[in-house]
Amino acid sequence: YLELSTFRRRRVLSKFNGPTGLPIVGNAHQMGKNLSEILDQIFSWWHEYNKDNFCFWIGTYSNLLITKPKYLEYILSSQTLISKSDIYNLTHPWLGLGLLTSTGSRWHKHRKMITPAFHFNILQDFHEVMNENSNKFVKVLRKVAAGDNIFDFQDQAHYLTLDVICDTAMGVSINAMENRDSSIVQAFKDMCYNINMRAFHPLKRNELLYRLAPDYPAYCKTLKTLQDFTNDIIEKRVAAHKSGAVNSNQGDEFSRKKMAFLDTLLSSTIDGRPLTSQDLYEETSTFMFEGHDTTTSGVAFAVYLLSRHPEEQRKLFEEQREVMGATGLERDATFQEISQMKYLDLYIKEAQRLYPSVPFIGRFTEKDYVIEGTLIPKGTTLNLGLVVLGYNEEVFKDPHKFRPERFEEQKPGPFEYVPFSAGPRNCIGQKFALLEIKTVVSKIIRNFEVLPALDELVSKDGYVNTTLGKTPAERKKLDANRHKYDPILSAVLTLKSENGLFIRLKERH
Ligand code: HEM
Repeated sequence: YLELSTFRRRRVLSKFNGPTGLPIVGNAHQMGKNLSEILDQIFSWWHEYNKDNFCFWIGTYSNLLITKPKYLEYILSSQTLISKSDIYNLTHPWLGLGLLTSTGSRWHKHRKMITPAFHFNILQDFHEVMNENSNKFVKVLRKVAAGDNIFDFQDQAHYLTLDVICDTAMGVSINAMENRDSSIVQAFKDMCYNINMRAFHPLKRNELLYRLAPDYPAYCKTLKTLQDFTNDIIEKRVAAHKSGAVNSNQGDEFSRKKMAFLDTLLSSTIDGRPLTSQDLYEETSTFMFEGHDTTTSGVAFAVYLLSRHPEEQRKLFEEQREVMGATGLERDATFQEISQMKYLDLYIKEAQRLYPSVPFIGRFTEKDYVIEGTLIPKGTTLNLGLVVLGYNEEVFKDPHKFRPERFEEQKPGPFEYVPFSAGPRNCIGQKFALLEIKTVVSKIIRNFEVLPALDELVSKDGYVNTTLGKTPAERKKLDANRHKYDPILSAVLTLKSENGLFIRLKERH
């Protein structure tokens, strides 16, 4: 039955390159034992199939790995091919049908309603929150880095971005950087881990089977903690809006002048009606999920690259002196100053090319599509390989060389480099994310010299020490010389280093 139910898709998709699979399981057994092996396997197939799109099967799920910019252009520009792949279902119990996962007219209406929440004026308010938290972060880093200590920067960055996102989303501070063990901080961490872990687990991925898993009760508890926390704040804020306490300068927790994302939602309407409490819950939770796991990855890899590439770090520091003035290095950078940091902008672009925070985007074909003259049957999962794009040497010459300047010399085409996606479903938080990453990186370089875990790990030739983009033979060579502080990468919804990103910091003054 399983074979018959996939007969048409098998026939139509057979024109694509791809590994030969077994009946029923397809290529599942070739994918690798863990998340990092899966990523390696994707790159191995990409090389094997001449860097073209290719097809693989996980059981009855047909998957196309899309790497050709022309295909990306069609998919990302389409107004109808906007349904997400089933991997996003893992976020449903927490996020419901928020902007990330909804489709059709619901998505269109919500996108239109939420767009003003990222307006320039609101971003300026958010920037204040980013600055406040970056200052706290510097203090935390001073402590953990004291005595030339080697520490996991990725772990530290997680708490910083959590503080920024809770404050900007709901106008409350959970002080994650100081209260790491609080139940809500732990719940955020556990939930993000759970979603990534289940994505490639053969049994736990299934909603019904997962109910039988030993960790299911703990998952339910985490989910409830997050739901109660968010709903409680929404309730209080709704009441504060009704009583006029918001922005009233009464000195309580709701009277600050800064607008939170939730405030924008509370003053918005859909079809002339205010949002329901479910809408408020789903969009606020989506903002918090999308806005913190992604930026953790963005900040963490950007700083990790600083530690391995001192020449680029030197140029960044020079720029900080130019923009902020030699005496202004300790104050907060303004919104305008951040936008004047051109080298920082190139640097972040290059960091996102090599380590894109969102490595893959998933779409699902609800009907047949013809892309570039090729029929793609209904029921196919399209995995858009954003992480693969950065290693395409036709677009990025010498792709493993870390060279921010490349973005100044030759701009990639609009669908050749899309870390924030493109088209109607692109990242609505792109400006927010770049502002946060730049604010944090600018603050860190002005306060510290970022050093690798061990001096010998500095890149001597400007090349990045990564397995991404490598052929199996190149990877094998790299693995043989792997240092315990070299990152082991995994990619589900966001890109992470499984073994952390270890660095040291030296105070500049
Ligand atoms: C480095 C940081 C970030 C990167 C690389 C990134 C990248 C992306 C990408 C590639 C998508 C498309 C996903 C898809 O089509 O499935 C997306 C969507 C989205 N992002 Fe981001 N993102 C980042 C940060 C943020 C932040 C800070 C927020 C909110 C504050 C945010 C909110 C969203 C939302 C709500 C969507 C769904 C948009 C829609 O479907 O209409 N993102 N992001």
